[in-house]
Amino acid sequence: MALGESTVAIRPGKVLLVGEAMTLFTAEQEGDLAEVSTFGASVAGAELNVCVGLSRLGQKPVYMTKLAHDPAGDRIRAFMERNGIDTSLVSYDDDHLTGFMMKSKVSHGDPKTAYWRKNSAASTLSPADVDAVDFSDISLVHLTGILPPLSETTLAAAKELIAKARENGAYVSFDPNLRPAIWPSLDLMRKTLVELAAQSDLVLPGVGEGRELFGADDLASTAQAFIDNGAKLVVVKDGPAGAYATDGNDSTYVHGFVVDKVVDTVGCGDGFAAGTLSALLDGRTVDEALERGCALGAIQTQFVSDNEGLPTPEELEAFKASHRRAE
Ligand SMILES: O=C(O)C(=O)C[C@H](O)[C@H](O)CO
Repeated sequence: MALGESTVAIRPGKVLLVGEAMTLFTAEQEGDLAEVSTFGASVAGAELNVCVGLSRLGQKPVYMTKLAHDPAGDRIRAFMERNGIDTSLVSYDDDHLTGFMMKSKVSHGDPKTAYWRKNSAASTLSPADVDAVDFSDISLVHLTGILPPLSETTLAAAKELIAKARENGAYVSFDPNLRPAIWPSLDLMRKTLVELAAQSDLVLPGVGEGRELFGADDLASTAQAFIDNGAKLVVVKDGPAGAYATDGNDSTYVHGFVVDKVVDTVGCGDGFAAGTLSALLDGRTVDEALERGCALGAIQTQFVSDNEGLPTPEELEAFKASHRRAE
């Protein structure tokens, strides 16, 4: 069967994501973050963004993180509850603070971000937290490249998470999500992410990540590099144009959706991951998964927040019906 028409076998069960959530202050005027005078507050975090997308489309993802009992942590907790995300693996460490970040407002290009997350409560996540999880009813674990560089213990926790997921037969999906600014060195970033990608069933890179990690320079060579490294299925994001997937034998390309104006690009990759994973979990074909990924990525460009615009099934259908496809 052609790859685009095939489905991916994921056993029934819970979807687990682990990461750091932060309160996000988004500038309401363009310009230097040090000079802007008003900010809107929301909640960010790559894995949490994916949880929101999955939840809006009918899953009840479990999100493991650590917070502190402070206003940033309270905001995140309330946000999770409001968004139907399972909070049973949220724990507290009041010797640390909950992280936060700022994001600039731009009329074109990617916004600038600044982080206050060093020594945050989430950076104390450790392998012991992962070991406390019962993996027997977990169907899918989704990890990004943001958890490992937060601290030495989160690096070990990320490795433990993949090891435990594999040992227990859960499907592992991985988004490299490069954050060079928070890694101790680029060499460690490359080595770690290549190692984590090697143990993942599905990897969701962009071409830039293929270049950084393997020196690849286009969709096919990026995908092939991740396949040669050990992944079973690779989906490479091609920006607004669409997405390419291969299992090493066969490949498929799905065109994206055209939007009139991009408001904010942050969170698009997480939207893409949420759309792709939710379709695979629903038993949809690889082509349908890529299409849903592209739709959520495009929808996410229409919102300032990193996750507020993620659609319900009805909103997704309305978006698809009213937007033409890239060619
Ligand atoms: O930038 C980060 O580290 C975040 O996790 C915050 C954002 O929500 C994330 O970048 C979006 O992918």
